[in-house]
Amino acid sequence: MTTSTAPTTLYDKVFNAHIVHKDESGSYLLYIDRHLVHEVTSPQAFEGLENADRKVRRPDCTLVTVDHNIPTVSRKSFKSIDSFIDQKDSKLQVQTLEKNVKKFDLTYFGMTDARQGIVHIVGPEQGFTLPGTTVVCGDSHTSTHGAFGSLAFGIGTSEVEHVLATQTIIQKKSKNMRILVNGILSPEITSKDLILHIIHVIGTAGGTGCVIEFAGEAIYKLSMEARMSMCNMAIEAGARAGMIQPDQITFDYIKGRPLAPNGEQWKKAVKYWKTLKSDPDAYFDHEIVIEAKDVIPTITWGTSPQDALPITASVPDPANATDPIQKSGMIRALKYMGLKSNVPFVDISIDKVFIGSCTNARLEDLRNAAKVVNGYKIAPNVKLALVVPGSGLIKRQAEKEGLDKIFEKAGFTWREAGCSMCLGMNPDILDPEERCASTSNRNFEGRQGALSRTHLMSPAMAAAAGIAGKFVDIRKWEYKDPGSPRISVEADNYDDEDYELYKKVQDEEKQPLEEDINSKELKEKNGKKPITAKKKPAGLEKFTILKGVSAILNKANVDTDCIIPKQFLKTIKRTGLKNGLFYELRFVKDANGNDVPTDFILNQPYYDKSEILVVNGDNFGCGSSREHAPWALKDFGIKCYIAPSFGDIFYNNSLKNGLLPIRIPPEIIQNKIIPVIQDTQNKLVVDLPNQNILDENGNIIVEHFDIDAFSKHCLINGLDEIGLTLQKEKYITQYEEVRRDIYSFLEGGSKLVKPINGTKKSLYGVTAQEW
Ligand SMILES: CC(C)[C@H](C(=O)O)[C@@H](O)C(=O)O
Ligand code: SF4
Repeated sequence: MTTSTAPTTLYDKVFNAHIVHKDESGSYLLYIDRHLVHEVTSPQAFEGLENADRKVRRPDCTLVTVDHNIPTVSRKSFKSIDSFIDQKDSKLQVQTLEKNVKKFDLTYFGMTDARQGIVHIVGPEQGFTLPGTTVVCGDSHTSTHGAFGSLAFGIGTSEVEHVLATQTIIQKKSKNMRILVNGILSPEITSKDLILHIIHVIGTAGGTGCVIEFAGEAIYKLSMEARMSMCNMAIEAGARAGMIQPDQITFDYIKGRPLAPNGEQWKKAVKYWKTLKSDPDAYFDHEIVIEAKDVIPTITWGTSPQDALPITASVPDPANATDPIQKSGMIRALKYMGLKSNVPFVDISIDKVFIGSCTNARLEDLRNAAKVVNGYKIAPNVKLALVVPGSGLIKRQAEKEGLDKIFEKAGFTWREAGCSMCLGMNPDILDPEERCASTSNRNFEGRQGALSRTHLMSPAMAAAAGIAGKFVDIRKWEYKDPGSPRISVEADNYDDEDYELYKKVQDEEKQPLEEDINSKELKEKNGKKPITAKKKPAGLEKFTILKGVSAILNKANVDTDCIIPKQFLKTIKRTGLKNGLFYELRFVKDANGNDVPTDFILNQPYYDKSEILVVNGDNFGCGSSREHAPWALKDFGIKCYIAPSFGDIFYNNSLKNGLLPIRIPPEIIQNKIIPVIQDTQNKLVVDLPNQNILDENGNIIVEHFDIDAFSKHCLINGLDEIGLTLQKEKYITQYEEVRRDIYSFLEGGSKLVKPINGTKKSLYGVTAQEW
């Protein structure tokens, strides 16, 4: 905790308040107040803890739920995870999570708990997410929580393990970027349109290395739900985090939530939270100004969130692109999306609708969508319109308001909470070449299923597309019922009936919950080896000088979904991912559904032994936080990658696995590195101690590349970061003592979770707009 009188930004304030220790190398150890955990990115982290005989340091700062893998069909007949989840690998991840929750004594909202939901919806809903806190989760959309003025960012699995063991994280200071949105948004324009517009303006690499503060009149007028949608997609702009200063709308949203402070602690908290704003003269490294009036309903046409345009536009023409990488990217995207240039967006018909995800599955989103479909019927060409609420509590409240009936009457399908078709780790996927109007956040190739075609948009626009069968300018929509759907003012979300149901299912589930993942039966069922405690942290191979076959990848914005698609994430191990690496680029299916290798560079003889990847395009490894991406590269044999820029989380994840990502300006890659290896099969030599790159004859190609001193030290010595941090135990304990006093309102955390009937305050009876 440091204090300074110089003008500081909101980000600097929250960052400074969490410094446990600063190294001579300039890297910081930050205290983490809130850690959210889900089933996909945690099994290997818990396994690491177990192997090293470590404990979860602060179970009270940890909250767990299950969201990515679970089916969204009705849970009325739910008996156990074992019988309910068909997909074996999904089942194993959920069961592994439940075993870990039990073993490490963590608070968990499982499938029988109405509070279960998408991790980024559950945290704020419960009041676990609070202003001024540091929030992390093994998930890139942790940026969502920045809507409360918290510093919230996604981490990889190694960092999940680090946080579980030490309640801290090693961080470098990011740059400050402010996006000022002047004026107010026009009617029918939502924060989803605004964030898509912003990403189009700054690009998916626009926020790289920065924490973005969203500011300005248009932002301060947004509800908390709308602010969360904005910050949620800050990661799609490449930023480490997105933040909005907390204000009365924030406080009103939090007040009365189950895990929020109350009484004297509430007053103390609000007093502190009111100080959380950038000082008038604070310095921002980058400043972008957006005029709210310029934003009109926006949708995406391509395979990156930056491929966004106003609904009034037409499909763009690659002939107009000047940059060759951009042009080839556009051609590939249009081919993949099955679109012809110059066709007006409003003439494009769709096959399916998805209203859901951590971006847009909150009550406000469902109300907006319901208002659009009210009184209409789904278009005959629309095969499925799925509505998946973000949490069980949202679902219940929506049902109390009759939204489910409005949707169902219109032919939409009403589901249980989860991530669902946002990435389709559960059975909710698109068939190949189906076109979807989706409220989610990523339109990457294969995101919603193999060869799926995703168009991102607001809930109202997606709902309207379902009715019209094609994209619609929502400003022209004729509402059959101009009034909002009925909004409940009931004070209680939990009633006795809910509690009885909850208890009954919990009792029935006791058996599987207590079943040990190492049990003979489960081993046989899943064909997996038991986890054996090695009692020793896994060390890394040392990285010094690497001379290796070097392959060139001419592609910008290679996202981690492309490096390893979702179907390979359903593992509880870090190894064996080689076959999934660049799966969609390396394989096509033959008539019998078998994988046939393409001529992708890493399939070619000689290059199939590559150890270095030279990426000729920005933003390699953007998107999801899946550490499976570096694991897959490592499994394939790649040890180092060179690119103009990297996705932030991917960059960190690589270092934690002993892999070296090197940032080199594009002109040097194109003019100095590529000529050495192209058509010659020359190897590159990467010398980490000297921080330079040579050809195989020892001639220097790049005199110097940057890497921070701490990461270099860890790579060269193959060090286990958790072990290093635990040597700083004294600083962590000191911080915790001071924190208990100054930020006493953070104590208790997830351990304040009560049985389901314990909360008497409605979570949804009051919304920000009504205050
Ligand atoms: C599974 C998880 C690692 C991933 C993420 O980090 O974002 C997922 O939530 C996604 O949206 O792709
Ligand atoms: S982006 Fe999609 S998959 Fe990822 S956490 Fe959000 S809802 Fe789940």
